[in-house]
Amino acid sequence: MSKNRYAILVAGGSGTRMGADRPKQFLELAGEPVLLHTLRRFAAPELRVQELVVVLPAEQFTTWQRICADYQVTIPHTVVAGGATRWASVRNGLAQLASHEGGTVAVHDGVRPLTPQSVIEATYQAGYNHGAAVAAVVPKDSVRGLNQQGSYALNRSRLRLVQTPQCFELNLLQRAYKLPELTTFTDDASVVEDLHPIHLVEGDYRNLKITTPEDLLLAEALLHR
Ligand SMILES: Nc1ccn([C@@H]2O[C@H](COP(=O)(O)OP(=O)(O)OP(=O)(O)O)[C@@H](O)[C@H]2O)c(=O)n1
Ligand SMILES: C[C@](O)(CO)[C@H](O)COP(=O)(O)O
Repeated sequence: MSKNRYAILVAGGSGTRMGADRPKQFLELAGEPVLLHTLRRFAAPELRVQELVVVLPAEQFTTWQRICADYQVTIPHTVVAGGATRWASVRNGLAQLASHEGGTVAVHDGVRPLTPQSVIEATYQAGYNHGAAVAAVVPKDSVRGLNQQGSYALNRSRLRLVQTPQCFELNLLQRAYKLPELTTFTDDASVVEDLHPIHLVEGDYRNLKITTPEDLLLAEALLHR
C-alpha cells in the first residue's frame, strides 16, 4: 500500500457567519492570513505531504496570488477553484489528485489554522491503518436534543465533536465523491461512512474552526501564549 500523503485544504467558502469585508480565510491572524497559517502547518517537513492542494473561490485567485507574493510564500501547492458547497470544493480538489495511484489524503478546513502537528500526524497514520479517520473531541458542555415537546438531555459521553483533518485512503475518498451530493453531508466522514467505517482520532480543543468573530480573538490568544 502506498505511503504517499496528500492534502486538500478547502478554503472555497465566503464566510457569511464571520460577516467580514472579505472571506475569513484571508483575515489576518497574528500577522498572517488565516489560510497561510494552515498551509504552513501542512507543509511541515516532518509530515512528508507530497502534494498540497488549496481550494479557493475562483474570484479570489488573485487575492491569494498577492498574499503569496507579499508574504514570500515558497511552499509548493496547486490552486483549484471551489464549488457552491464544501462537498463540491472537496470534489474539485480531489480531481487534482486523479492521476495518483494510491496513498492517504487529508481533507482539512483552510480555516483551522491551529491544528497541532501531532493531530495531523495521528490522523494520517490512522487513515493509513483504517482507511478512514477523523479527528474529534469530547463535548465540554452538556448537550440537549430538540423534540416536539421541547428538549431532552443527551449522554455527552456518547457524542463527539468532529474536526478536521479527516484522512482517507485516496481510492476510497475518490469513490465516495463519485456518489451524488446529499444535503445531510457536513464533512467528509458523512460522505464516506456508507462505504467504510470511520475511525475516530483524539483531536484537540485548540483546533478551532474560525467561524465567527470571537474565534479569531481566541485563536490570536492561543497563538500568543
Ligand atoms: N463552498 C464552500 C464552502 C466552504 N468551504 C470551506 O469549508 C471550510 C468549512 O466551512 P465554513 O466554516 O462553513 O466556511 P464558510 O462557508 O466560508 O462560512 P459560512 O458557512 O459562515 O459562510 C472552510 O474552510 C470553507 O472555506 C469550501 O471550500 N467551499
Ligand atoms: C468539516 C467540519 O469542520 C467538521 O466539524 C464542519 O462540519 C464544517 O461545517 P460548516 O457548517 O461548513 O462550518
